[in-house]
Amino acid sequence: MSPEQIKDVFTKMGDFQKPKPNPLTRLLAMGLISYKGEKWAKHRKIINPAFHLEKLKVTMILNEALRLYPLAASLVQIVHKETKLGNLIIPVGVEIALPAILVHHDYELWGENAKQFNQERFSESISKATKGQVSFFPFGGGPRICVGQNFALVETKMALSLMLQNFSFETSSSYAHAPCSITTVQPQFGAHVILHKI
Ligand code: HEM
Repeated sequence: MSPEQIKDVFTKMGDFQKPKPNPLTRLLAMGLISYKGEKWAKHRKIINPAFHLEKLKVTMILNEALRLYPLAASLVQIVHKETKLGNLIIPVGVEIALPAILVHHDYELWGENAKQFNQERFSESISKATKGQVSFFPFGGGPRICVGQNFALVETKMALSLMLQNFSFETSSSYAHAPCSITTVQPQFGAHVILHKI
């Protein structure tokens, strides 16, 4: 095929169309709402406004969950050689804690509603939400950033997608919101959720 023909195939939208994506690709590309969307969205709309069809953006929701509840509440780095950090001279051996949980909840960085779950903060991008500052680091940062980051996010999205196709969720009245840090940040008394088959 000549470059001219290839150009035609790409550009003549009326003549050529993309094949229908297979369900898995569609699921990954569009997120949860692509699969049997109308049906489960209707159910979720009744139960939880966070799942309103028009608002549902899974990446935003995951980012906001990781902001409020970063698995690693604090990351530690040890100074290897005498280092200048801002206007401090830090000697060898000092441990520096990077308190993700405090930075992620900081009013100055995240605004008055810093403690509230609001996925809309991430509606554009992480860099917009953070105004380009390193104020969101659930996976660490720099060359030693979590190697499993993308895997973890895709896996979570796929698991959620599959669950949301079949169930609606409701917080149980026995749930007590008590996040605590035992190696990782976790719900102290478990996450009591009632699943309804749809
Ligand atoms: C939501 C899920 C996950 C979160 C929040 C997370 C978070 C983190 C964080 C904060 C670090 C940096 C630790 C530090 O600087 O002290 C890290 C490192 C690491 N993570 Fe993850 N992680 C997740 C999932 C995974 C998965 C699924 C894998 C493997 C498949 C993985 C493999 C690693 C490895 C190997 C490192 C060390 C990287 C290095 O030191 O060069 N993580 N992770």
